[in-house]
Amino acid sequence: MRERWESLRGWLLGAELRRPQLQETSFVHQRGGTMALPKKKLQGLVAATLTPMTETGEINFPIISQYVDYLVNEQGVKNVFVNGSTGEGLSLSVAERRQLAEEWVTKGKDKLDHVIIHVGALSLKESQSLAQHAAEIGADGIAVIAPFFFKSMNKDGLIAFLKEVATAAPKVPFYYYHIPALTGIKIRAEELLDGIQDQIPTFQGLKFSDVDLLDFGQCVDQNSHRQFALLFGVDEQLLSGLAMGATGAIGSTYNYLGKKTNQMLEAFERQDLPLALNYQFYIQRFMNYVIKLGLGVAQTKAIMTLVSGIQMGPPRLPLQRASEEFTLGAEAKLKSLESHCFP
Ligand SMILES: CC(=O)N[C@H](C=O)[C@@H](O)[C@H](O)[C@H](O)CO
Ligand SMILES: CC(=O)C(=O)O
Repeated sequence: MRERWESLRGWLLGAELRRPQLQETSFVHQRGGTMALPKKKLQGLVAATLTPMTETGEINFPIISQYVDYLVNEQGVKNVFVNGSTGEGLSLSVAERRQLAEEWVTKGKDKLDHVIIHVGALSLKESQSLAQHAAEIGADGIAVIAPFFFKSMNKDGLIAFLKEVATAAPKVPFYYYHIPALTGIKIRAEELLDGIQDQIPTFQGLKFSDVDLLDFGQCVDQNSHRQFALLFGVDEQLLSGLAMGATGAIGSTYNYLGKKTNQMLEAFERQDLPLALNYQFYIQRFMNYVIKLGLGVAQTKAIMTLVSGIQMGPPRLPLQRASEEFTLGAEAKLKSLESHCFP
């Protein structure tokens, strides 16, 4: 008994624990030569783009070019995630989704590093046709959300669905978009990832939008050789995601807090944790304020319009535009944070 405890204690004290190689992200993973190499690593921040709309509710396509320049030049964000939740992807028609994907790929050419297109839909056929289209226009990746109507789906069903979509774009890196609070699908990411590349050879990563750091940590731990992009998706808690080994982040706030968040990433990379935490707290002060007022896509559009000066317009029904009270409150909060000018 005593001996067992001694050896257990030896293990717990961790003499044998290896240091995970946090910075050595490698996306180069080929199996059977079926996979085209991603042209470059996906790392750092990815903005989940908003879909600008006119007052009459049509997509405002001419804005995209200005939007690309703003992200790159003002926010230092060179990756985008198009047609996701923030982009109201599930509220757009398939034709609109295609046209918008094309616009981002075209306008982002030579400016953006990665244009990832979310192609998830409830209909497998629609999802496949969007995946195929993303491949044709030269998107850098596709992402898929769980088809959330049948909430009792099991893991095998979900993986089979994802696999069929991935097969429609056999040379395009594939990302699973885990967002249980919106989909209601609680299948743990860690379980889904286990052996997934045997099923989906193009699998390249996960967008993890959940606060369950045990699940996220186990995704990282399972992939300690780091061939996958493990992208954290709860912006106001990103620092904890980084501590747990996130290789990057996708989120709505990187549209307008990209620069601040990049400063946090740099501090973290220099191992200046107190400074990184200060940046996180700065971001949290704003997020906490707007979350309490009620933060959704409509409100994110209002904030982005405010900060960037680019008109994002109203959301599409069933969402309703942000109230004036929200917008004024957000503006006042931003101003007060700026004038206290930390950091
Ligand atoms: C529910 C939702 O939209 N989550 C986004 C990403 O997945 C985040 O970027 C949040 O918008 C952000 O963290 C603010 O809460
Ligand atoms: C955050 C994100 O990835 C989305 O809104 O789709």
